[in-house]
Amino acid sequence: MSADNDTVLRLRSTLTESLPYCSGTLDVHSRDLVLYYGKGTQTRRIDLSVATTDELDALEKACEPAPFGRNDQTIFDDSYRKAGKMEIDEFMLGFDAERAGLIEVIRSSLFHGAEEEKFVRAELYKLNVYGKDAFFKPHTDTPRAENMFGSLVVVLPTPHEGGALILRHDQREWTFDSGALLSEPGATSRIAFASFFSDVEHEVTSVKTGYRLTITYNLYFSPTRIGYFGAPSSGLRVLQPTSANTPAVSDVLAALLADNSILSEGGALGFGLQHQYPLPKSWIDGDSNPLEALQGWLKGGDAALFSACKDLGLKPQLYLVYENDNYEPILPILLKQAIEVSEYDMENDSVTDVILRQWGGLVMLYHSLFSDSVPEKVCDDGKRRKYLQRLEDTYGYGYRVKETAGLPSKTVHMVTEMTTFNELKSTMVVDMGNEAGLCHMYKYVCLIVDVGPAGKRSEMRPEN
Ligand SMILES: O=C(O)CCC(=O)C(=O)O
Ligand SMILES: [Fe+2]
Repeated sequence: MSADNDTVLRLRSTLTESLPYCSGTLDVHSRDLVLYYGKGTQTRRIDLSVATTDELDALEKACEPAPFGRNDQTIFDDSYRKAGKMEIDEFMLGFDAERAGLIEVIRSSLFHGAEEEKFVRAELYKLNVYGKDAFFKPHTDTPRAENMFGSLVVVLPTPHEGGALILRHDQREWTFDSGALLSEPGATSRIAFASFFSDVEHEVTSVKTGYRLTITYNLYFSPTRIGYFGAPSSGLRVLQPTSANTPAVSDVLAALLADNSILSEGGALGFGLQHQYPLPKSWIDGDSNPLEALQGWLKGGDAALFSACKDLGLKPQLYLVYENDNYEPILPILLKQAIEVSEYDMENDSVTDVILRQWGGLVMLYHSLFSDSVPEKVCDDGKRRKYLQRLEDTYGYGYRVKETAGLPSKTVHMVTEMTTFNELKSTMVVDMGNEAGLCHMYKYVCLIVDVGPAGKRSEMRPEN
């Protein structure tokens, strides 16, 4: 099969792209937009969803000039930063990024793989008012502690033009135009947010009209989980990273399927998941199937891919890929459900048989979508490379070894390889006389979608 490498690469990079920031909008409750502020006994109240110019003028006047940090110094220089600031003991806003589930969204958007296991704590830092002609020149935020890794800016829904946040990293540049996002119809109870790593340079362009009102948070790694607020169930739109954007993934996947040179006869496309999911390591027969629940909480590019497949009339299916590295041959086996493997089966080397015959497993005949070698980008971690190498060494490309003859199998054309991120390792202790030996059973999660022949992609073929 000759694949159009460009389309495949584009899909891979759209799915795996990780950006140093994330942004989006979130619909919030109207009471979250009520702001109280003041010093001493002088307190004022503004409903930010309907704030008048007079009210915002008064708020701006109650602020102090915002400084910025240069090395160890705090500097006031309105050729570098022109904005008002209020300390956290001078205001109280209904909205709280942690309680709203926004921190969870940011955590899972910014971190991938093993990093996703980190806990994140957000500390409210300042309220800032950017009135007409206010701006903040390019800078990076001063880390306030060793474990501080980034910042979060929440822009409240007061109309403004200009005041875009420009982010720069690795010679790339992105614009987060809160004024445009918040002026969309029906956006009065909406906040816009952008979160970025501390090494991302950023600036706020000059505000042309209106008021750009923000609260900022410092983000820290935390050794423990303090409370837990899951991602919001509705009203969230993650605009970046692109991989969290279903339309972008749909476009590239549609382009791939429109390419008649790719799987012209139809077949199965396979994708290793990009994120980590804490599936249980073992199951008791009769427990509900965790793969079904997983469909509902896929993250980022994985969620986008699942939805994109459905949007294109396809039926994506999550599979566990079982591998037992203790016995030869190491055959990857696909299963639509989690299963329980007994110690007896592991010990007796019959595990492959049991999975295939008792549980309806299919030997995964694994092809890369490229006929030539696996591109660098897909092999960017050592363990993954080892995994691929092992399959290749054992079977060669698109192996169809004699061991698989007569076994139920499925040929899968991998678009993104399986990663260590989606690997689950079960360790079973097997008694061998006095010695306890360890048996390893690896499980990966992958998404497989059967596609019809060129021109009729959503017409599924029966399983091969
Ligand atoms: O308001 C923004 O978008 C960014 C503000 C900022 O860079 C800062 O407070 O350090
Ligand atoms: Fe900043």
